[in-house]
Amino acid sequence: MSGVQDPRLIVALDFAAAEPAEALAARLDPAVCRLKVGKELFTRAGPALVERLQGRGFGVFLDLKYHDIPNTVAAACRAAAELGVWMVNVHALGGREMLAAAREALSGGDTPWLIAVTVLTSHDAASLEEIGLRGTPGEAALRLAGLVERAGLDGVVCSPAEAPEIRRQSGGRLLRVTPGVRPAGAAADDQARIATPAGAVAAGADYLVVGRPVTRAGDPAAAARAVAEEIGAA
Ligand SMILES: O=c1ccn([C@@H]2O[C@H](COP(=O)(O)O)[C@@H](O)[C@H]2O)c(=O)[nH]1
Repeated sequence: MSGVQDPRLIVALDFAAAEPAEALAARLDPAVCRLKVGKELFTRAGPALVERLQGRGFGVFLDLKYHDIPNTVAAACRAAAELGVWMVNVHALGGREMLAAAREALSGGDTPWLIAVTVLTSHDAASLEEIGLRGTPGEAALRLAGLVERAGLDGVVCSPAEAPEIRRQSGGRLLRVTPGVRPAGAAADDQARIATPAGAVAAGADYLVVGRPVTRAGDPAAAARAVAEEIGAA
C-alpha cells in the first residue's frame, strides 16, 4: 500500500476524554494513519495526551485552528512546536499579519508543518453568505489559499472540491489537507462539501482527515484500513 512511509490518512480523534481516544489509538497502526487532536479532546486531555499518542509512534496533527491577534497566535504556534507535533494549523481568516506571525514563529529547524484553514467544510453557499464572505465557497477558499501562500505557509485545509484549483493556483506548492471525506454511502453528518476517499485523492488531496466514519464504525481499525486501502488504490 502506498503511504506506509508517509500515511495520508489522518484519523480525527473527536472524543470527550482521553480513555476512548487512547483505546482507539491502541487499535490503529502508525504506519497506516496519523491522528488528529482537535478542540474537544485537547481541551479535556491536554498536552499530556498528545505526548502519549506520539509515544505510540503516531504523527499528531494538532487541529486547534488558531485565530487571534498575531502575537497570541505566534506564541501558540511556538507552544505547539515545543510539543513536537507533526502538523499545526491556524485560520486563514485571521489575515495576512496573523499568518505571517505564525510563519515567523515556526521558521527554521525542526518545526511542524504549518497550514491554514480556508473555508470550513461545513459551510455551503448560504452559510457563507450569512457571514458575509464574498463569493462561492470555492472562490473564497481559492482567495484565502492565495493569502496563505503569500504568507509562506506549507499548506491549506480545504474541501476536496477545491483541491484541484488550489493545486493549480499554487503550482503544487501548498499541501492540500481535506476533511469532508466520506466513504461511499456514509452519512455526511454536518459536512456540506464532501467526497469519497478515492475522490479526494483524485482531486489532489495530499492528506485526508476522516473522523466519524472511522471512530463510530463497529470495527474502527478495519474502517481505517479500508480508507487507507482506498487511498492506496486511488
Ligand atoms: O474545514 C474543516 C476543518 C476541520 N475539520 C475537522 O475535521 C474532522 C472531520 O471529522 P468528520 O467526523 O470526518 O466529519 C473534525 O475533527 C473537524 O473538526 C473539518 O471537518 N472541516
